[in-house]
Amino acid sequence: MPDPIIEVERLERDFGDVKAVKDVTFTIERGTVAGFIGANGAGKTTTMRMMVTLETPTAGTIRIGGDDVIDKPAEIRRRVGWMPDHFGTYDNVTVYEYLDFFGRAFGYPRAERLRRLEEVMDFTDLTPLADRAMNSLSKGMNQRLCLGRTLIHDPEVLVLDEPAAGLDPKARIEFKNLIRLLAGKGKTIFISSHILSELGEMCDQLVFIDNGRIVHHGSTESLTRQTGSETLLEVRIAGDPEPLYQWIAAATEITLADRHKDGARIRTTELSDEAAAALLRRMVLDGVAVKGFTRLERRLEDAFVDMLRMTPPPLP
Ligand SMILES: Nc1ncnc2c1ncn2[C@@H]1O[C@H](COP(=O)(O)OP(=O)(O)OP(=O)(O)O)[C@@H](O)[C@H]1O
Repeated sequence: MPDPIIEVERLERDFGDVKAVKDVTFTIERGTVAGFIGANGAGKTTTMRMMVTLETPTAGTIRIGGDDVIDKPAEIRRRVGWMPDHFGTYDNVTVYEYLDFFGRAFGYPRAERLRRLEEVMDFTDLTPLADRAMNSLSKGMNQRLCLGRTLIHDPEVLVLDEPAAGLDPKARIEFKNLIRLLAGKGKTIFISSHILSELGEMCDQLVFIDNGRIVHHGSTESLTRQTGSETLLEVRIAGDPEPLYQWIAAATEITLADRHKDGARIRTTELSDEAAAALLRRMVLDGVAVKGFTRLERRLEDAFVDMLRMTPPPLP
């Protein structure tokens, strides 16, 4: 049974002559982790800022939990947690003081504020850092703090602008785990990034924006699954890969996708498992020293490029 919690319809936003958001429509179901993907300047931040009542749409509507962002901004702010892409750090303010400040801003009575702070610090693993000055934290710790601040009022919906930008791999994994834990608690999470692989790991759904317009919306799985039209294989070679490249050049039904230091990725038309096994047998019989032969998922990057290629030009 569909249960949409974020409904964006024909959204537009102009800044003078700049049309930052041109025609954005999408719906996100409750409990989904949705990625919002687009290049720098595609319109992600502007769309998100309108979703969290910080920017007014030029046209179109946004409803969150059935409430319109223009008609019920206070209700939206209660329901939504916003993590901006840039946030200030303050000298001589500790992690605890920072979170406490936001707890006070929400006006919670003392006992409730303390309970919420403890819960958030525990969840984001900030308790051991409570007395650390904010400006002494690593980028990963800072992101956890900013996420913690976003969670103080226990919002149903989280809107996170490029939260994984600049994180090292370990911090990114920690962050991803926090997102999945929040999803497990039934939160709806809308996360932007211009790095596909970052979102592919975290999200159930992906919404692609290009030049102010939505160009695709679908499940992460449907995007990475191979299309019916082609198969991508990785071939790894023991020793010199040159004989493989020559073999590929001579084989009419195969094209080289790219070379790597010990082999190549190759493309063919759709192959059954039996046909792939026959291809491997032929390669080995022809003397190619194959040590690895794997059917690959289509990478999200490839899917995005294909999608932009297939998107018809906008109507005048
Ligand atoms: N306040 C503003 N005044 C004028 N132009 C703006 C304003 N905010 C955004 N823009 C323009 O709108 C377009 C979309 O910007 P936006 O920040 O929404 O993109 P983005 O997808 O979030 O990019 P990034 O990944 O770089 O943050 C850009 O051309 C940008 O220069």
